[in-house]
Amino acid sequence: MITMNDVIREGHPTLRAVAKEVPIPLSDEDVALGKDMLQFLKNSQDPELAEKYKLRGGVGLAAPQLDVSKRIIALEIPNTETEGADPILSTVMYNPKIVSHSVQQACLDEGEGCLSVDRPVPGYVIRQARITVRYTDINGDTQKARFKNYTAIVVQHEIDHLNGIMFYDHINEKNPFFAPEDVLILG
Ligand SMILES: O=CN(O)CCNC(=O)c1cccc(Cl)c1Cl
Ligand code: NI
Repeated sequence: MITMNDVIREGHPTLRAVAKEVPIPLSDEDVALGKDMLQFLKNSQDPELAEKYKLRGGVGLAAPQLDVSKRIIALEIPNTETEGADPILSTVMYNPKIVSHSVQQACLDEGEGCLSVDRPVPGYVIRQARITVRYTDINGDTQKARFKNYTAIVVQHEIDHLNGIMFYDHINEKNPFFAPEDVLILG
């Protein structure tokens, strides 16, 4: 199973590398890695397992964070509205590509965190409010999906990892909580 020991931290060069596309059809190894990444996220959101294995909670994970420079991301976004409800998004994306996005931008009012960053970095991380992503799913099928608000932000955080971009690269240095007036600030 993946644990925090497998997660590389800022300063490791792989976090700043551009990851390579994975061959399609997917190799057994890449399918297995995707499944392990998704399981890590589920484990990290389970209070007992997170405590037992000292896992930091995450809603997304990118293969470069495991020192695997491949274009693979996993997303496990829970539905916090209703206890025990199905997750909003639970998927593995191979070779994800943002094919279009809104002009409208958005950010999370509480900012973002990263398993590869062992320190809080406060500030608004300005991203696209809505995105359309094309990717290959774990069954090898090509998907095209639209995401908005929180989910869109998480997907962008993960795709950034595939391009060597860290969330704090988007924070305004002079005024971390600066947001142009038409930016959606999501609570
Ligand atoms: O790359 C993935 N991680 O570093 C996992 C830990 N961070 C999060 O779950 C997280 C937390 C807040 C906002 C966003 Cl957008 C994300 Cl992604
Ligand atoms: Ni991250």
